[in-house]
Amino acid sequence: MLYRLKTDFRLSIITLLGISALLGISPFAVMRFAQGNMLAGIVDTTIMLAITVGMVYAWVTGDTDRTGLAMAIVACAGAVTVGALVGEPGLFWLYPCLVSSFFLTEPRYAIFINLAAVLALMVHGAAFSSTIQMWSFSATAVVVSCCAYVFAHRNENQRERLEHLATIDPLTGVKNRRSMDEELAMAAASAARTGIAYGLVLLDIDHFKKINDEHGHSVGDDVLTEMVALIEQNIRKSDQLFRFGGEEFVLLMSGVDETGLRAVMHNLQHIMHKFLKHPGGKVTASFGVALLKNGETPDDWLARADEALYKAKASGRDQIVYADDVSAQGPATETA
Ligand SMILES: Nc1nc2c(ncn2[C@@H]2O[C@H](COP(=O)(O)OP(=O)(O)OP(=O)(O)O)[C@@H](O)[C@H]2O)c(=O)[nH]1
Repeated sequence: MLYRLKTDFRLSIITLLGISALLGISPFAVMRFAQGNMLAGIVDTTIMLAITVGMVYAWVTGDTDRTGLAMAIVACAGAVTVGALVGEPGLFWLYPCLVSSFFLTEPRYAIFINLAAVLALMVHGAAFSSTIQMWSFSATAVVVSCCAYVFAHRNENQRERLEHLATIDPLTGVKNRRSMDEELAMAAASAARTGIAYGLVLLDIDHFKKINDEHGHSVGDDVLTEMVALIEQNIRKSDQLFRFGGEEFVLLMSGVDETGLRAVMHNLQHIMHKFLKHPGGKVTASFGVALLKNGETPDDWLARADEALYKAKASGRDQIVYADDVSAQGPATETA
């Protein structure tokens, strides 16, 4: 539970604002019933029920986009209704709702919801004691919305930047190991649910240390970026390449059978032989390949690919070795 709150920004906002709203509104709901203002009490209770349903729905389904949008609409519509029913004292509720809209949903929806809320109160008019008060309220509500928009927009940009930095390898531009762990877990879950076949390739450049030592680190860097570009040009859009570490990469392919996997690997090795070079000659790589087995964990799947890669290195490098499951027909090892 804590992990989800830490990793899912919108779910944490929905939960935090939801609980704050429940704590903030409930005394007023009780007070309104006690004062005999049944309608306002029912509106408060309905808002609290809607917020509770929204929070439960977001936790159960993980659909925080729709829940956030619905909660922003409910909160603003509720604040407008309370304002229209109880007049001036109810108007203040709109301010926190205008701010939270930007955290619950996308800015373009939040702007629309906020403007609609302010306009609805202005058109109704009865909540205000004078025209001046109406315009003052509307102007301050718009200013609050603008400030919240700027803050939420900057916050969103910085969050995206941090997310990018945390998941992308800066040298090659492909996703890093952290993203790979998530994608492998998602692939295993998707295979269990839909039966889609997934293939995994562990790729390691041969004698890369020698390239660095003899030609310099920047040449080594160029080899890494050129190899990534070459692979990305020759795989499907749905395939994903990750930097596992150093000169080791992982290629995750979906919807592949054994024949397809062999064809892709044969093509990749051929392309690398033809185009991947450094000042001292050809650059080769060793490959360990494994198809995901039924019910297999990502760790076991990766371990089988790693074992196959180890065999490829041990039997002379520049080879493709298929893990046990793929080797049912034909030779397990393809030598260049
Ligand atoms: N240029 C460059 N080198 C890197 C980078 N990351 C790791 N390396 C180097 O990659 C080399 C990996 O060397 P080893 O693990 O011995 O592997 P290898 O020389 O390819 O040997 P085999 O894998 O057994 O064929 C080390 O010298 C690392 O310093 C990087 O981002 N850029």
